[in-house]
Amino acid sequence: MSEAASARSRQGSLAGVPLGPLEPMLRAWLPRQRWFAGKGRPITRLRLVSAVELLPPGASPGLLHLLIGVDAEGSSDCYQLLLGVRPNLPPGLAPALIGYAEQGPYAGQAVYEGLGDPRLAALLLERLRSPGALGPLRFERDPHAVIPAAPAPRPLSGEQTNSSMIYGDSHILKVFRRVGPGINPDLELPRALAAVGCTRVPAPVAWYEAELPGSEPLTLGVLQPYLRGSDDGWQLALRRLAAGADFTAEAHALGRATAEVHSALADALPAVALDPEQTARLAAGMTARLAATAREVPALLPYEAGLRGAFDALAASRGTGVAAQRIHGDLHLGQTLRAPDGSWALIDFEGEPARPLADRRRPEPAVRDIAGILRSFDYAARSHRPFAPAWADDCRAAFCEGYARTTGRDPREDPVLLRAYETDKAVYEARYESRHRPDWLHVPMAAIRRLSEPQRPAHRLPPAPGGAAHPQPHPKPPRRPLA
Ligand SMILES: Nc1ncnc2c1ncn2[C@@H]1O[C@H](COP(=O)(O)OP(=O)(O)O)[C@@H](O)[C@H]1O
Ligand SMILES: O=P(O)(O)O[C@H]1O[C@H](CO)[C@@H](O[C@H]2O[C@H](CO)[C@@H](O)[C@H](O)[C@H]2O)[C@H](O)[C@H]1O
Repeated sequence: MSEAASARSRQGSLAGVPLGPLEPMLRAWLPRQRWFAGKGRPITRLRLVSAVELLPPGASPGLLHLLIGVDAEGSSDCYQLLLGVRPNLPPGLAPALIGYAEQGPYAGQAVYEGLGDPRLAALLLERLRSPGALGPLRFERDPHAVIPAAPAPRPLSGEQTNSSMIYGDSHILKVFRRVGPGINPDLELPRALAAVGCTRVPAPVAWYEAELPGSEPLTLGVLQPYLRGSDDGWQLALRRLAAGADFTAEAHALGRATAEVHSALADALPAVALDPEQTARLAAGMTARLAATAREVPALLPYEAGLRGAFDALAASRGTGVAAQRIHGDLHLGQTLRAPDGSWALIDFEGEPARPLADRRRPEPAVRDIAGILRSFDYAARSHRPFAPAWADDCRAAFCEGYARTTGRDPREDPVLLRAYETDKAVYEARYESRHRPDWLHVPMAAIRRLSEPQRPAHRLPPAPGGAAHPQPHPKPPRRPLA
C-alpha cells in the first residue's frame, strides 16, 4: 500500500484503491482458504474496499482490518480479512504466514492471518466489549450481557464457511468472510428469536459491522454464548450409527426443537401465504437451479427430466397456496447442538452461503428446513458401511413425528411440497459436493437417483392431532423452556 493510501486507510474508506504490495501474496493465499468461494476461477482483480488499522504499523503486532473486492470470471465478491503484521514471526505463528511485504508501511514485515494470533484475537474481543466506532467499523453489544475480559482465545478447527474463535469456552465469535450489504440473517434471526423469548438459539451478545458510503451496513462478526459440552448433531449421529445404536428419540426431540424455532420465527418476523403464482415461481426457481447445476455437474444430466417432475408437480398442485416465513435456510445435522441434558439448539442462520442475501432473507416454506434435516439423516446413513437405510428411515419418521407433535401438522402430509424441497436440496448438495468435496458426490447422487424415479401414489398419513387439510400459516404453539 502506498504511503498516501496508508494515510487514508486510517480514516477508513479506500474504495477501489489497489492493494499494492499486499496483492501478490493475497492472490496466492485466498484460493487456498476453505471460506474462499471463488475456487477454480482465476482472480482477475483485487480491490481495496476499506482498510482500518485496529493497531497501527508502529505497534507490534499490528492488526489491519481489510475489506477487499475480489473479481473473478463471472463473480465479484467482498471478503473480510484480519491481517497481523510483525517484523519477526514467532515459530508458533508460521502456519499463519501469508507473506512478507516488500514495500509500503509494512515493508520487510511478515503479514499473517490475524485470527491465528491469540494476542490479536483477544484485541478483537476487547473491541466488542467496548462498543464504539473506528473508521467505518461499528462495534455494538447487548449492554446487559456479561462478556468476560481476556478469556484465552482458540480458533475453531475444521471445515467452516467462516472463521470462528472460541474465548475461554464461554463465547464464540464468528467472523464472516464473504460479506455484503444488508444485515446477515445469522445476526438478524437469532436477535429476533431472542426478542420473542426463544431459547433454542444462542442469542448474540455483541457484533460488528462496516458502514460504507452509499451502502447498507455489512455484518462482519457476531459473538454469542458458547454451548460448552454440547454435541454436534452430525458427529453424534455418526457415533450412534457406528455403535449400531438408535437415534430416534434424539430425532424426535430435534423435530420438536425445529418446530419451536419455526413457530417463534413466524411470531417474530413476517409470515405470508404464497399465492399459486408465487408458488409456481418458486418451482420455476428450483427448475432453473436444477438446469444450472446439471450444466456444472454432468452426472446429474441423465436424471434431470425425472427430477423436474417434482418441481412441475409443485407448480401444478397449489390451489390454495403455501405458507411462507423466515426460516433457517441451510439446516442440516451439523447446524444442531445437543446439550448434555438432551435439549437441542440450532445454530448458523446464515442460509446457504452461495445464495444472494436478498434470496436468503425472503420468507420460504418451513419445509425447506425440514427437507434439510431429512437429507442429513440420509447423509449419515450413507457414510456408514454398510449403508443403513432403515436407520435413516426411522430417524426421518421420528423427526417428522416430533415436528407434528409441536405444530399439529406432519410434514409428510404434504408429499408434493416435501419431495420438491428434498429434490432441490439434493441438487444443491450435488453442486456443493462437486465444488468442495468430490469424494462425497455419491451421497446426493444416490438421492438424486431415487427422487428422479416416478413416485408411487403417496401413502396418506392419519391426520396429526389438530392437523389442517391445507397448508396454513404456522400455528403458534405455547412457548416451552429449552429442556
Ligand atoms: N454457540 C455455539 N456453541 C458451541 N459450538 C458452536 C456454537 N456456534 C457454533 N459452534 C460450533 O462451531 C461450528 C461452526 O459454526 P457455524 O455457525 O456452523 O459456522 P460456519 O458458518 O463457519 O459453518 C459448529 O459446527 C459448531 O460445532
Ligand atoms: O455448514 P455449512 O453452512 O458450511 O454448510 C455447507 O457445508 C455442509 C457440509 O459441511 C453441507 O452439508 C452436507 O453435508 C453434511 C455432512 O457433512 C450433511 O449433514 C448435510 O445434510 C449435507 O447437506 C451443506 O449442504 C453446505 O451448505
